[in-house]
Amino acid sequence: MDKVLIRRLRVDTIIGIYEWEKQLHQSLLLDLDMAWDNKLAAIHDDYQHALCYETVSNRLTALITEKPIELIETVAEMVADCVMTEFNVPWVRVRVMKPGAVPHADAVGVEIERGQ
Ligand SMILES: Nc1nc2c(c(=O)[nH]1)N=C([C@H](O)[C@@H](O)CO)CN2
Repeated sequence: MDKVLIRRLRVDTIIGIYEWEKQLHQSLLLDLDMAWDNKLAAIHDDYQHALCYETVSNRLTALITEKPIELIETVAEMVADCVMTEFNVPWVRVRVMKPGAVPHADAVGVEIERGQ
């Protein structure tokens, strides 16, 4: 299966369950694996057939920063739903990491797969 990848997309937003977390921005790091047939774009060397990782990254940043969110699980579901419905991606793996959330852990996070 072909894929388009996004690695360590940093999104600074209001995220968390505690009151203090609602007063500041924290970083999330996103990894996406998006199923996409890359052959057409490659054969024709044509951007029109490509899934644009730049457009997806910009859209996801806007989506996640729209309003405060409590759980990184919610972020993961929003991201998966967005890429499937708005970009016609049939299958996606989304990992959302929250660096610095737990002392002595580099990061904590969740990972989901949606679609087929
Ligand atoms: N499974 C989750 N556990 C926790 C989350 C979360 O989003 N998903 N969030 C928090 C707090 O916001 C934490 O990040 C503060 O350090 C705790 N557990």
